[in-house]
Amino acid sequence: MKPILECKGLTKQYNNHVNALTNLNLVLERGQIIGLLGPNGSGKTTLIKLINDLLIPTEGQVLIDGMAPGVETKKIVSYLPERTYLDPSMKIKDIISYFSDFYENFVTDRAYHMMTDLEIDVNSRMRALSKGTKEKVQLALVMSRDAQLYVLDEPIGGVDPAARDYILQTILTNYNENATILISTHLITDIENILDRVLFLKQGQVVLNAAVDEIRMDQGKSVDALFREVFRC
Ligand SMILES: Nc1ncnc2c1ncn2[C@@H]1O[C@H](COP(=O)(O)OP(=O)(O)OP(=O)(O)O)[C@@H](O)[C@H]1O
Repeated sequence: MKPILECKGLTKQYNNHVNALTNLNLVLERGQIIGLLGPNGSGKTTLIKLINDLLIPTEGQVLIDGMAPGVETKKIVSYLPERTYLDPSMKIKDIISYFSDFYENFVTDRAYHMMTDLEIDVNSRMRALSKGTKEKVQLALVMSRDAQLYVLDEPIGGVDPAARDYILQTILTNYNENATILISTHLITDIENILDRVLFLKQGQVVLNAAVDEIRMDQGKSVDALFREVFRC
């Protein structure tokens, strides 16, 4: 089986000649939850946009299940962007039916189940929801697809700390174990218990790609402690 994600010599330079990613090489295997971690401006969102065909590499390649990002990869990648993109005038139940028409692998029952668990009224319109609740709705929709790769850009930034564990649990219980989840976040302490592996990005390059257990056993530290050490200002 091909790796779910492969980046080969991936470089992205924006028009202002900023090199957001430089010759990045990476292979991600299936069945893992991976934290994409790095300081502001390290290239996390750029990488995520390249995976989702929202940017074109300046050099190198992204391969998802062996394919370049495009129509076919969008069928197997479920993407949570950093900003709300849902129509504010729509009711949640209408968005659910829109998603179920649009994505073959959307599991409508799962979406309703998650909204109930999260105590979200499906008759509400998006614009009437708080920022954190909007995030919960979007995440529930993204996790309601039977995808092979989930790419979540800052999924819990706006969610209150009490609800974060619940949301993370929701992620864990709603995905197929052969799938891979790539999560970009600054909330390392909140998320590190669910991660199998972490990638540290620094100035557009991967400076660490390690299993969380290895970090704990070999270095005797939490991921958060290691991050603070590596990226101390
Ligand atoms: N549209 C753009 N045009 C020009 N430069 C950009 C653009 N988007 C990002 N950059 C630059 O690319 C670099 C990487 O940015 P990116 O948004 O990928 O980082 P990030 O790790 O996601 O940051 P943060 O944690 O702050 O969200 C930064 O130097 C940023 O200023």
